Amino acid sequence: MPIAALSASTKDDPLAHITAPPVSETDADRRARLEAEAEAKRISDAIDEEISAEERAAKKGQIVKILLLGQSESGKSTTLKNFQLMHSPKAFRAERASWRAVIQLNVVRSIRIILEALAEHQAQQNVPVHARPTTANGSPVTPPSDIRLTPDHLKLKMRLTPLLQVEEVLIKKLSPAGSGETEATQLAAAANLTGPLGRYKDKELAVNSSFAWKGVFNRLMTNTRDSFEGDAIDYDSSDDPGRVISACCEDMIRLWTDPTIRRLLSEQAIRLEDMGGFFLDSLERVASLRYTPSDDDILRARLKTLGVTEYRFNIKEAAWAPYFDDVNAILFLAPISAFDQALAEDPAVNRLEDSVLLWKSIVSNALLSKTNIVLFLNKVDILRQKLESGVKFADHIVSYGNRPNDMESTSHYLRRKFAQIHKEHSTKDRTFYCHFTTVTDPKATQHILIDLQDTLVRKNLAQSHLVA
Ligand SMILES: Nc1nc2c(ncn2[C@@H]2O[C@H](COP(=O)(O)OP(=O)(O)OP(=O)(O)O)[C@@H](O)[C@H]2O)c(=O)[nH]1
Ligand SMILES: [Mg+2]
Repeated sequence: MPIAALSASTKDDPLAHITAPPVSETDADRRARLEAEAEAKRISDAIDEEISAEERAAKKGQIVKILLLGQSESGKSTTLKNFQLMHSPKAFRAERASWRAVIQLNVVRSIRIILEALAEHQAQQNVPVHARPTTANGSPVTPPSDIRLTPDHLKLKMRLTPLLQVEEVLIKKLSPAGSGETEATQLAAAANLTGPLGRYKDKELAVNSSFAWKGVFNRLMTNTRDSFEGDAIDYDSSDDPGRVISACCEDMIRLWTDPTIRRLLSEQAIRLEDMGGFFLDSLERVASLRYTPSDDDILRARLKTLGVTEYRFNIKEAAWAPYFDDVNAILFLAPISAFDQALAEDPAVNRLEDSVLLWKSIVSNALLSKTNIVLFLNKVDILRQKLESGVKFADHIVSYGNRPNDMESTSHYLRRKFAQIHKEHSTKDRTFYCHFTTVTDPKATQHILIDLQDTLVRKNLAQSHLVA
């Protein structure tokens, strides 16, 4: 804020003497104060923007309440981010500092998974041949790995260990400590490199959907010296996790691009590039000291939400009726790339099958019989990559039979499957709305969301005419 403007307003303002800067203010104090004021204004502008967008919509009678449903990691939060990016981009961008920390946590988590895979490999190698588990005919249960780690690999592993402390710092920063919400927040366990792989795979930091974690996080970011676009990233703070991360940048790149490590990961069936919050291909940018997340980065960031959707199996209970009372539409997300994966909470259940069953329970629910349901067959990009890299759809979805293992055929099959359930299990006649989506692609997603909103607004108007 220019100083001239500030002193001009001070003159006519009867309260000015209360808010006026202290006479003894030093240059540094003044700079800090002005930055704090500018920061406060930017945040307040962002809030105003959000409120006025809602007011405009309310005036036009265009508020449509949409409830997002789908299994964990289906893309609900990412879809919500797309809505926010469309309607209140300033508010979206005002949260970059928080998302930067989430992305850093995502990076560290990916590295931890690799380090654990290394440790697992070492542990296996250390088991003497005669002590290895065998089948009834005496052959080993898993053939011994021919991958040999070099001293360089082990040095790399040692040098990356400080990242595990960074993870703890980030988790602490992102957790609403003392908020009374901690019980709803699952903390990742303290790092333990010698543990078997899989111990941490299903543990993620999670935030409650009704809790403003970003607000808490931003308040934690004290001593702001550097800021941009309404955000507050303190790059120069000695406890900025970005420091250790950037110091480890080269080693992380070396680890991720090492052919032996890649082979080891594939031997253990770990496909980091298909997981949420994958940034290892952009380390040079993301792990740099002055890293600022782009819109795309924010859409790719992964932070688990605890909230309404967690209660999906109780949806039939009448107690849930109020939730749906004023909901104009349900947006159901099914991550169709998950055809070869199992649920984290139950490894015996195929994730695609789980989505299909959940879809069936939603469309057949009597409470929702009059609600419009829109289906997003999501993560099309990952599905394409998987099919192209040779993963066979029919190996996991037996009923697919010997149809071609390509996008056209699999997507057609899936769409028909979901449509059929919709038709057979809807208690009332209703339209089947279905889109193939990659909700991490903001441009493509916004087209679909605009189209969706138009449809729903039109539909609601039509319904209110009928009622009137
Ligand atoms: N490549 C790709 N990644 C996606 C897509 N949709 C979502 N993701 C990523 O998948 C991860 C999970 O998405 P979320 O939006 O957090 O999933 P969610 O449904 O909110 O999950 P919970 O909060 O656990 O219920 C995030 O890292 C997203 O960026 C997609 O279409 N393509
Ligand atoms: Mg979520």
